[in-house]
Amino acid sequence: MKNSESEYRVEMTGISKSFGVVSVLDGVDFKVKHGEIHALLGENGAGKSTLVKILSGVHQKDTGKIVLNGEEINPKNTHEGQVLGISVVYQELSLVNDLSVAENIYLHKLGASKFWMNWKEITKNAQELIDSLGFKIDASATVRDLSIVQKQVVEIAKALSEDTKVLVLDEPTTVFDPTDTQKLFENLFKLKEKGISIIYISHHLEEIIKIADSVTVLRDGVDTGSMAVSETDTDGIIHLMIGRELKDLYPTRNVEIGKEPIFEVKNLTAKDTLVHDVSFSVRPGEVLGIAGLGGSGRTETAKLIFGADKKKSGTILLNGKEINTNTPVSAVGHQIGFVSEDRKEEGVFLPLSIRRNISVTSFDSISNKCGFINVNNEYKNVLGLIEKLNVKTPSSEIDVKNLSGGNQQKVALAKWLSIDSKVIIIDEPTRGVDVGAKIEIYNLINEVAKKGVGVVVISSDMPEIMGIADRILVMHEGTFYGELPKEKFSEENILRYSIGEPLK
Ligand SMILES: Nc1ncnc2c1ncn2[C@@H]1O[C@H](COP(=O)(O)OP(=O)(O)OP(=O)(O)O)[C@@H](O)[C@H]1O
Repeated sequence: MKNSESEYRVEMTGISKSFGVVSVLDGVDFKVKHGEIHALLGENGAGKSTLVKILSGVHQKDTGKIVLNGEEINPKNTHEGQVLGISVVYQELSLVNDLSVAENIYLHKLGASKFWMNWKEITKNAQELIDSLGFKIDASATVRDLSIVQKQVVEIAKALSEDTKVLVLDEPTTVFDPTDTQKLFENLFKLKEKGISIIYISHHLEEIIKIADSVTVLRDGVDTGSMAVSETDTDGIIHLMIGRELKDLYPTRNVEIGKEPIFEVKNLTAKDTLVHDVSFSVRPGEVLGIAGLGGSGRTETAKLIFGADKKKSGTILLNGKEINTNTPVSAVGHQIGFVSEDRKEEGVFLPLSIRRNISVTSFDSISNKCGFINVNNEYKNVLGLIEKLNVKTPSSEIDVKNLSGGNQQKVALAKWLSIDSKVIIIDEPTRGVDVGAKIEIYNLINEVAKKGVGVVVISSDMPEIMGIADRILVMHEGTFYGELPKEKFSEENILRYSIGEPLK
């Protein structure tokens, strides 16, 4: 029955879903109005992505009813969802690396066309779409050559290339710096004005307060109700999400920092990227923050140190001695760890179990003298980390691909934090991680530092980097522009250095 008078664009009622014996959603009600930004919140594994996957046709509900524009729908696959006007930008990017930006944006149309594609036209349309979003990306570039931020923009453009009525954004800003985030928000406000309903999943609660009209919180697969954002605040939302108050998001650090550097980088210059003349040192027990805008070269610097990108010149010293880290294998051999921001491509082995993922980097500590894995040690290590980081899973044998995004991130971190490193570089440590688990990760970083490890944290989240670092280096155009000691930490100072301006 059609009811076009309904104030709701989307009405999901009594939605339940299980995967095997695991119940993920249990009678969830979720309603989104026309032209509103509706935040869908909850801890990692609460069922947010599953709910939107049911709306968009990736998964089918076990029970319940979905109504779109007053009409009942049951999309059986994403194509049906798209035809109905439901577009989703997932947390895990789903672009085809070897195709161009334009090809990726219009990929879904290829199968539908009976005619030759006019690539010139398609590239032109794709370019116009990207330009209208206010980002600088060449539509004919190959996706493999884009930064993760640019890939995310292409995902958004792809979602908007359809006649979208409901746009779902699953953690869209985790890789964005404040300027890009602001640009995205402006785009969302424009879409909202056009009457498009936006479902916005995020763990950045300040963002929600800023942009959302309404909020629905899921806890363990059950909705705890919806409300207007004007009726609540971050504390209220946290309480609904985790059922308790949170005192300090950033735990106090009681770590003694060594005097001599454990790790030094001198005049490091990349062969193929913009990184040049990068010099810094980190001392045992120190948490060194690296900030900067997207595209400033933070991730490229980490990859260069780790041997994943090629070096042109410069030296790297561990405990005062020059070392060779020309490949990731040699970096790991020197006990240098690297947790990538790109979880799906470089962070975890999706088809392997949680146990295998964590154990892969810790063979030494779980093997006996002959090199055989001591299964007891392995389980002890893995189960300990699952508990510590509160990874939501029925067992350590579950494949990582079946975990929620935030829980995959916890496994990526656990993999590296469980081994004996001398230096560990963590790129966006809490990307996609819920507020409760963030504290666990910060505690774990402190624990690692306490062992005398030099920790380098790259983060776009300014409150986070100021909350956990002892010192912050700010990158601008491929090199360090300035250093901030703790007493000079402020968002303004980080931003000034990020754009190549001196402090006031
Ligand atoms: N295909 C699947 N098979 C088995 N279990 C799954 C599958 N997809 C999701 N799950 C489980 O369903 C639960 C909810 O996952 P979902 O991705 O919906 O959580 P989420 O709220 O989006 O979390 P996050 O904030 O971490 O992204 C998780 O425990 C996850 O392991």
